[in-house]
Amino acid sequence: MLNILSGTQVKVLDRAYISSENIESWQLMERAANQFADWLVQNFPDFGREVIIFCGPGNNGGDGLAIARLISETYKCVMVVFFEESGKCSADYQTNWRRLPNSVSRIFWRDFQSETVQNPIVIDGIFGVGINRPVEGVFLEGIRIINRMIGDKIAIDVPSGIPADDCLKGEAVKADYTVTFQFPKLSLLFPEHAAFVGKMLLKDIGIPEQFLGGMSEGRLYVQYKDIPSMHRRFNQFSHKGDFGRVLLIGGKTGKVGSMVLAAKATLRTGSGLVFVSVPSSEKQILQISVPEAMVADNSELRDLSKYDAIGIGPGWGLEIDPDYFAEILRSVKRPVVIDADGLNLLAKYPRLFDFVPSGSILTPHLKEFERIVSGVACHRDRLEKAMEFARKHQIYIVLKGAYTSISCPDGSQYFNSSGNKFMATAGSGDVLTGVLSSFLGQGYHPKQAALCGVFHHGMAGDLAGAKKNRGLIASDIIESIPETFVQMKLQ
Ligand SMILES: NC(=O)C1=CN([C@@H]2O[C@H](COP(=O)(O)OP(=O)(O)OC[C@H]3O[C@@H](n4cnc5c(N)ncnc54)[C@H](O)[C@@H]3O)[C@@H](O)[C@H]2O)[C@H](O)CC1
Ligand SMILES: [K+]
Repeated sequence: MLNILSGTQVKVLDRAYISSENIESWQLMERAANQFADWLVQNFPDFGREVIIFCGPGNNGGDGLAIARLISETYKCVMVVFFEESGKCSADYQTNWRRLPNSVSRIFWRDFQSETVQNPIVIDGIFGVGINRPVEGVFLEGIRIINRMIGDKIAIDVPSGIPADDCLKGEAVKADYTVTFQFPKLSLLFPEHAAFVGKMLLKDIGIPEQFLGGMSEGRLYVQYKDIPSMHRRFNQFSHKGDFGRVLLIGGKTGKVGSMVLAAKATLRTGSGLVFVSVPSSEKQILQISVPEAMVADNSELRDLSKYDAIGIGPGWGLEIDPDYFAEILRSVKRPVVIDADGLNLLAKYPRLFDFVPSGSILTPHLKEFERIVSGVACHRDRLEKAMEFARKHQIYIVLKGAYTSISCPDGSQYFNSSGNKFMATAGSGDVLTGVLSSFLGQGYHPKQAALCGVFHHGMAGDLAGAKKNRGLIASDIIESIPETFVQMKLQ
């Protein structure tokens, strides 16, 4: 897993690494520029296109100059747009300015005429993680020029204007891609910044984690390679009891589809036995839609101890008696998954939180979360509040969206890297409830269930999205769940 750092931490880390390895800081910049240039050449192979690189006065601009040199023999026309005399810029900027070959044209920002270039590749190197105040003056003009241009826009490290660990106040470059170095920066993961960051790509510049020392704040970025080792393994003697008995509760009239989706997802994630509690009028629909599931009648709800995991809330309705909900929570005595109306009921009757078993996994989307904790200004606040909440109630908060965050009672906070925009579709959350309940039922620790569940759900969405694009529906995610296990070679 990768640590997620703040702007200040990145700079401290860079310095620690440079001094211990006895390298010059321009050499680290050269690695970053090489990574960027390689990615650019591979992904934008039309070398006849003009490349315009905007270079601010700091090391982000220095990266831009180094990139200009590295790609100058590949692309036919490379131009640098600068804002300050080189002598007023950072030392590594100056080094790279001197090393610019003659084939790279240089133009002062005020003289640059954006109308004269057709469909260029625009590279934003105005500011990186060193930004320390809202942008104004000439640099703001630069940001506006980039945003007015038509072409592919790629930000170096962070889109200029976005603070590395806080919410944007003011304007910033709207990039299609952000190629960030070594560690994801927290603010690149905020939903408010999606239109600025575009697609985020991570490039390793060879700084080992050990240089982080005590700087890690427990914010970690979860990638594909982190997941297989978190899984429980089963063998040929495993029987359906080992894979867990899961009960799902929800699905009022008109919303029983949510239980159908959750039940199918639970089964596809590997649960041995799935029981579903829905109103009597909906039982038949459920049995016909998911013959593998069993319908739990009220007598079966009296003894909840026989279930290995319980998922509550999708399509449940807000008319549920809070005392009934409290009774369920009180009698479960093991972590549960709570979603949708289960969360809305908690928001409506906050006293119910006292009964939520510790270790439970709550899966709000942004609106549901804001119903629970009011007064959220931006994602930074949300993340802090989710953390506080997870600690206070000893539960896991899975805050859904791009880079779903998982806030844990031990103070750690994880960010998921799988998933895509096509998953913002009806029923996608019900599928996640099923996946999480299934892993809990298979005996996973709630933290492992949450990390694996969120990753597999996103990965299934990626596999389905590759085929279905914007036509993706929640059932497609369910159908792709088995492929996630096959690809990870899990047994
Ligand atoms: N390991 C890495 O991540 C590496 C990153 N590199 C690149 O270096 C930048 C960070 O460079 P730095 O010089 O610290 O910051 P900036 O380029 O963002 O420059 C800021 C510069 O401008 C001043 N400033 C800050 N805010 C404003 C403002 N609103 N208006 C005007 N001026 C402002 C500030 O005082 C600085 O002097 C990082 O993002 C990477 O792109 C290296 O390549 C090495 C490896
Ligand atoms: K930038």
